[in-house]
Amino acid sequence: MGRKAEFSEKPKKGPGRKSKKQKAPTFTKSTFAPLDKDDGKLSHRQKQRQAKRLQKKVVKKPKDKQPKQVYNSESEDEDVVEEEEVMSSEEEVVQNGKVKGFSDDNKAWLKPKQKKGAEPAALEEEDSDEEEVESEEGEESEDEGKVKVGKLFEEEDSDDDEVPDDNFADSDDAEGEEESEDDDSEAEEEDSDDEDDSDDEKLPIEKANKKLKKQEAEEAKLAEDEQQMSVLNQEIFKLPEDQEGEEEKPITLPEIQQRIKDVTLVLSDFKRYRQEDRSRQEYLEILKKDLCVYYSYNEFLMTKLMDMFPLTELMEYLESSEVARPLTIRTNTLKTRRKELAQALINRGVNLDPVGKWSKVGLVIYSSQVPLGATPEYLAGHYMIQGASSMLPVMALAPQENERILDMCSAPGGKSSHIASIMKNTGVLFANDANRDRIKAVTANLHRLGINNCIVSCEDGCKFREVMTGFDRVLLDAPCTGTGVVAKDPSVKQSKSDVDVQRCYNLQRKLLLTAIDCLDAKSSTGGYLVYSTCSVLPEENEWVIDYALKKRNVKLVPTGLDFGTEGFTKYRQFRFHPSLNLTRRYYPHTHNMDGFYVAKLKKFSNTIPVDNDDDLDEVENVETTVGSEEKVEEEVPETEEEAEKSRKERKKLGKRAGKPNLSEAEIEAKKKKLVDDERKYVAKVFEKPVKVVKKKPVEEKQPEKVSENGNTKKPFEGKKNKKTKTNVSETEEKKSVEPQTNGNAKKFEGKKNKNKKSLPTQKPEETKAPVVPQKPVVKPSPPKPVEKKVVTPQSNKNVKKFEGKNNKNQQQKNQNNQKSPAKTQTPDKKKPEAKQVLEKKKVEVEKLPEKVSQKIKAKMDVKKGKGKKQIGQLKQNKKKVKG
Ligand SMILES: C[S@@+](CC[C@H](N)C(=O)[O-])C[C@H]1O[C@@H](n2cnc3c(N)ncnc32)[C@H](O)[C@@H]1O
Repeated sequence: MGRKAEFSEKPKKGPGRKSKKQKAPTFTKSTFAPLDKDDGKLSHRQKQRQAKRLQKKVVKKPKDKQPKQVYNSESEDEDVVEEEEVMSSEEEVVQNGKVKGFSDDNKAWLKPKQKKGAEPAALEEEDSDEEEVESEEGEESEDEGKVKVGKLFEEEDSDDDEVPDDNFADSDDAEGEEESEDDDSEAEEEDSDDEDDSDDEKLPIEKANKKLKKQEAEEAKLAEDEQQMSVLNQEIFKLPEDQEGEEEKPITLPEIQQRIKDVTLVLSDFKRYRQEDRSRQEYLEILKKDLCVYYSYNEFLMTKLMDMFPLTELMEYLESSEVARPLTIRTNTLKTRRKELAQALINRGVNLDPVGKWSKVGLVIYSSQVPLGATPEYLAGHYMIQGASSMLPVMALAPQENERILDMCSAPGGKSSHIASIMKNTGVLFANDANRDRIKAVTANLHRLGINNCIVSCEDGCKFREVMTGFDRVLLDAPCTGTGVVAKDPSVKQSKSDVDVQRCYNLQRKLLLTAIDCLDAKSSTGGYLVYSTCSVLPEENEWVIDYALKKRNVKLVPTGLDFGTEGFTKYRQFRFHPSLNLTRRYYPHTHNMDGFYVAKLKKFSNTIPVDNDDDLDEVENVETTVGSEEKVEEEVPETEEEAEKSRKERKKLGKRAGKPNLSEAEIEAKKKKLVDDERKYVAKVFEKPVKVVKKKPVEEKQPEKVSENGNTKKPFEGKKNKKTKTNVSETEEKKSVEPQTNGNAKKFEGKKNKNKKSLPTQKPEETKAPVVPQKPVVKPSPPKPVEKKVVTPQSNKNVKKFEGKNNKNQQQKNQNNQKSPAKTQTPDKKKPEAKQVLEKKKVEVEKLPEKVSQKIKAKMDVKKGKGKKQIGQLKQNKKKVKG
């Protein structure tokens, strides 16, 4: 078979290179017999093509009649003509009617079919190796020959430039049609050939690649269909039976994953897949549990997320929250330009890109050979390491040069420095934060970035209106639960609870009202406020804004950010103001950013609505009532423990901080009242210390004992009024300050230190009654351990935030104590009794062998909270007794 078969019989064919190289083989009639059958099965598409070719042939008839002229040319038609020539000797075969359904006009078109062995020559004229292979294949079998013919047919067609490349659209049709495998392959080949009608220039490997891709696409489609079929045919998922009393079977992670898929499927078409006796709620419950286990969330947070997102989106959100967001940096335009910075970093082996069209200063870092927090560029302040989402609030704020702007919660200064750089170091920026430790980072960053229009302060934001108002713009990047940044801090998934959310939105509301009050509605350039959080919970976002809309003369305006999802106007049973759709939400799964929320408000009047008398005492009440109206479940603590916890939280929050005022007159009145209160308080607090210190200076050294028993120190530590300083003698000041110089005590520099001076005053009052005879035991009482004890809890962030409120409560308590000394004496009477018992025990213990007694005493002292020094004293006493 093939060209070798009847090589000698064949007359020389045309002058084309192909024919020179190798001659077309001769085919017997039998070789074509099967082909004819196939022709009868031509697909619709093939028929269409044939029809087109037929038309063209008709047009080209004159050419056919003068083949010789064409023969001599090197035109594109050469091959076609060549084929015609090849076929001329075998015309019988074709004309014997084996190719059905074609007129004589199609002869020329049909010729290629017979050019089985010629195919390789036609196609691969320059590739002699391939020619050989093809020819060998041609010899193998008749069947293969069939295929070859088919291929040739296709390839010839495609080579024929007269055939328009109409196959792009056809390729899909071909898939849809029921064709034999051969037909399919033909179609593929045709498609690929036609797609590259320019194809002649393509390498065979490229062609093969195209074919492969098509095959893959088809396989993928088949697989998909198969999957769908199997889904339809599969057993309907059944919820596990309630097995009361029985232990739950352990379930593996892959099983959970599978169950998540199954339940999701059921919920996607509940009517169809549900079990008759099971409710949607039951499915949701089991899904929630599985998701909690699979993604390591607590049920509280998972419930919130399930409330927020539709099921499919929820899965996307959870998945993308598992992946850390790309590291981004912001160019400090005060010192360099993004292009220059990028170049400098690239030179250091950093692989980066612009963060997106929306920012002119952001760069996303894919990889780096150097630590980005220590490059010379970083140290020189050319950039700030900052999440992409952190740039959004400042962009929304749109600071202007020469404005007066407040960043109410600024630490560690990412957004502050961004604002300052947009202001080009003009105007004044106030960077405030309540956390004294974090504020250091603000100062450091501002220095590094070369910012010199900024005043850094450390005040409770809720009270900032008492510090300063009249700002052109305010940024409130509020403290929050951080539910949007679980990829950064996965502990959030487990640690956040209802109470945390409540605490956050209470604080956020207070801060927001204060921030609005700090704004000047009459500002010629601004009067704008931007509120942002890195939480995705509506309670901390839309709900807070909605509250402010009701309480102040503000309205929502567009953020100016051209991407982001609209804020919620509906969420569960809540209905927020419709303008909340102007706010923007950002999610990891949609924006490849941390979860974030941005709202922009415009203050349109400086007056505060009268009916909104939100003395912040009431703010909490309002919250509770609002919450109880709309959100009963979440406000009511479920267990006793929770109730206790929330009570404690509320205590921490205090009730008196940051009172907003109703009118200017009232502002004045309330300020006066506050000042008066403080004065009264100051006077009362410092009356006694002075007296007592003079009378019983020795007993000042007994604070430890007092604090151990009654913790009476605490109230005084909270008092921070600077005026106290003047009332205390220098010696006392030293005594009280010294112990604070260690560790945490540093945090209480300033106001608190001054207050410490008042400590001795109350100590004597309480130590007046010590009946315990063993004075030496009590005498040395070093203040350090006591100070530590008291200081540690105050170093806690939350406590710090609410120092002010606590102070006031404490002040009142102190006042009450002072007014009714009987109250304070009552516990004192009991305390000595207890001490007596202890001392008796100590004496008994002393009688024991020395080693044992020492140990026991040490333990007893530890229990009492005394330091090691006391053990030493005990030993001394013992020696004395022995002596
Ligand atoms: C989300 S962070 C601010 C991040 C900052 N805007 C930035 O871009 O770098 C929230 C900040 O609010 C501060 N904060 C918490 N309670 C506050 C209060 N009552 N007054 C002022 N700041 C407070 C926290 O110390 C924390 O630094």
